[in-house]
Amino acid sequence: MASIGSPPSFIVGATRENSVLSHTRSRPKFHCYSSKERSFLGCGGSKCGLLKVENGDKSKRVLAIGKSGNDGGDDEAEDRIQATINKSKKVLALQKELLQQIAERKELVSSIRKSITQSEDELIFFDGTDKSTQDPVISGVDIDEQSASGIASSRYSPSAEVNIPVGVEEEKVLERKLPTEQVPPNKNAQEMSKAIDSFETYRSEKVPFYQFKPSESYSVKEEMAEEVGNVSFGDSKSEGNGIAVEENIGSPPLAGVNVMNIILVAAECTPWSKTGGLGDVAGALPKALARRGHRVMVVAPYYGNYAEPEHTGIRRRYTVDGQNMEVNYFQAYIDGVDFVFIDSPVFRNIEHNIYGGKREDILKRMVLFCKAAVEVPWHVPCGGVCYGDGNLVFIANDWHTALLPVYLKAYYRDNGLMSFTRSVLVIHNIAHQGRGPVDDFKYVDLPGHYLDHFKLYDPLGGDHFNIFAAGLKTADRILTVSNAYAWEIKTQEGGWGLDGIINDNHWKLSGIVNGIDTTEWSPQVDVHLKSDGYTNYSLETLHTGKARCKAALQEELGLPIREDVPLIGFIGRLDHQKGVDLIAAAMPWMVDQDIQLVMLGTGRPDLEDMLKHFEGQYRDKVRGWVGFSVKVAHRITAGADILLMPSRFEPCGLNQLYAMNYGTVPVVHAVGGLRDTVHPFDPYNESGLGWTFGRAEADQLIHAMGNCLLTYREYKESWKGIQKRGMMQDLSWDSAAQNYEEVLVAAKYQW
Ligand SMILES: Nc1ncnc2c1ncn2[C@@H]1O[C@H](COP(=O)(O)OP(=O)(O)O[C@H]2O[C@H](CO)[C@@H](O)[C@H](O)[C@H]2O)[C@@H](O)[C@H]1O
Repeated sequence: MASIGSPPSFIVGATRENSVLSHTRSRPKFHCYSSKERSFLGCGGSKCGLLKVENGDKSKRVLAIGKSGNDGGDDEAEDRIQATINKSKKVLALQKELLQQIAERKELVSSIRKSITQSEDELIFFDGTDKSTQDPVISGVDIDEQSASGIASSRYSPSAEVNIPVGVEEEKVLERKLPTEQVPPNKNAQEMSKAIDSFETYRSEKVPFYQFKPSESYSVKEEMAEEVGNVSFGDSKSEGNGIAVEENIGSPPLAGVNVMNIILVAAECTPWSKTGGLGDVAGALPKALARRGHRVMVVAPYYGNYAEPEHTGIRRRYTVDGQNMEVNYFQAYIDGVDFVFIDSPVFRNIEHNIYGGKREDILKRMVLFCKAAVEVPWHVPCGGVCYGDGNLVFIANDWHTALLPVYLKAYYRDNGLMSFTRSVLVIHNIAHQGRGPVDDFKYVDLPGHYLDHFKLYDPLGGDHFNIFAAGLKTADRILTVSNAYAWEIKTQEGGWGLDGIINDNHWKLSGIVNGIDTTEWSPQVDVHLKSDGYTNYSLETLHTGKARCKAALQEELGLPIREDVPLIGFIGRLDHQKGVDLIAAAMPWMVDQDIQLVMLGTGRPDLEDMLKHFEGQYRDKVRGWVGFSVKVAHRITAGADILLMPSRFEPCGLNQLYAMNYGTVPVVHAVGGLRDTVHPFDPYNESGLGWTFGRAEADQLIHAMGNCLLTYREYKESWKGIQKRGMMQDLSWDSAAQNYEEVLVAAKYQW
């Protein structure tokens, strides 16, 4: 529309720099608003006097009420002016409200920051050590070179260098209760503040400490946009549509006031070490917890020469079975998480045999690992600042780290130390317990009365030594990886001898289904699908993408390349738990069908031989890949149509979750986490995610497989529906992390 020649006699406008009611500063050019803009602003005809004023190349919007082209006379003009003034007032009110919200949010963020910094501060000042000479955070000095003595009251010294006299903790507690001003000035205050500054820089350089949550942050602005149209606010940097985006304002952490320091301790952690699902959980759950705003660390053994972690300069010595052993600490900060690795010759080069060796040697490794891990929050600075022992929760995993809750109690909390630290023990598999003769107690270096925690009567072997038992008793909370498994371990059948202890401690037990790391295990981004004929795919490209992956897998395995043949996969440890023998029992029926079967696994030598044997016997249909290959596991998950999991028991199971995320349909024994996550297909309602069978028996497996194959062949639309429902689930760690947080909070407030 042509611009109107004469300038308006009166301008009411909102500019970014000045107030809503203003005059433009320089001579503007004018445009009429388009009809869309006019209707948005609440005026109708083409002759209304609303003008858009352009000033240079920066478009500034004003509401110009002019006489030009006005046929309606003065009254109408008055009305318009009044309406515009009213609208402007509304804009002002909204703007004020928004600014107030921004100020409140800023205040909240800074108060949380302050409280965290303060608690870090307290932890470091009050942890009982003389930081001027000892704190590696400040001095960066090798602790080995510093004076040390054991815990005064106990001969059970976790490390050779701990120097925390009993009684200091009590002082700490008192001091913590003082208002900040009354805290006695510390001679290290300046250095401390430097350390905290460097910590802040470290955080902000890598990942914003408080994650931005668009949905919350935008909602107010979107509301405003609807209300007022093209008006800019405050000191926004945004020009675009005129709606300000306050760049400096992040949302408060998702965890809100529950933000805490969390240290997950595990014997394996992907991508550095993995023998099974525990490694996956240790690699992914901490990142999800960090996304919620917690400060999170993972502690794992240093099995090899890893690329990312760097030596922290910290060394310590621990006594294990009378032997003085030195450990070195390595650290890397990745995706918001501090990964700390404990290096010792006993861990070196055993990543393929983490749980291997003589019973006593495995036990001693775990003793060393737990002794060193429980002290990490004091000794290992991450971003310049140690985690400290206040507002801290450890997450220990399985029997390998079940000594950690015991050490936390026996060495520290029983002595009035680490009073604000809690531990949660996660059961990934209760069948492995760290059993041995009662005499093994001598290796764990604990006061005599602790023996009772370890001693368990077994109908087969009588009294024995059981590490898991002691961990379950001493942890503040017990978690397991699905609800069904939480129930099963209370039974004689599922508790593997620990059901009595679990029942005694049922009040502290809960179940949370694992999530999956969607940056690793999604067909859209999977790095193992980028070559050799494989391809990434999504829900939209499922049909073509999965077909390509299937063909690539058939080619890689040397199977006939056929799109119509159902390709069945199995991935897992070859042992009693995973029900491989059920597949063996069903094999004659299977090979009678027009199917292809690929099995990937390592484990019991007899079952490995069995895999090879089947491959040799049915070369046109069966492949038995004996070995541990993450790449092949991903490719089977993508290329197979069906994933078979006949596990006798399965605490959670990750492969069925991965499978569903890739549009691969699971057929599972309805037990533990498999029962929680694979809802059976219901053809009448077209609902469900796969097939389940009730008992771990070959004929039940055959029955379920039969129905599955029938649907695959005859009911293509139902099949696609199952695939889609599987892929559309939110299987990420985010909601599981929220549930973990609730358990951690419960532990924190338990006395
Ligand atoms: N040969 C091979 N090559 C490559 N990759 C292989 C492999 N064999 C197994 N894997 C991988 O290892 C992981 C195994 O996951 P599972 O959940 O089956 O674990 P697992 O029984 O070890 O763990 C326990 O802990 C987890 C985590 O809590 C629980 O889900 C589970 O029920 C419980 O038994 C998967 O990522 C799988 O792909």
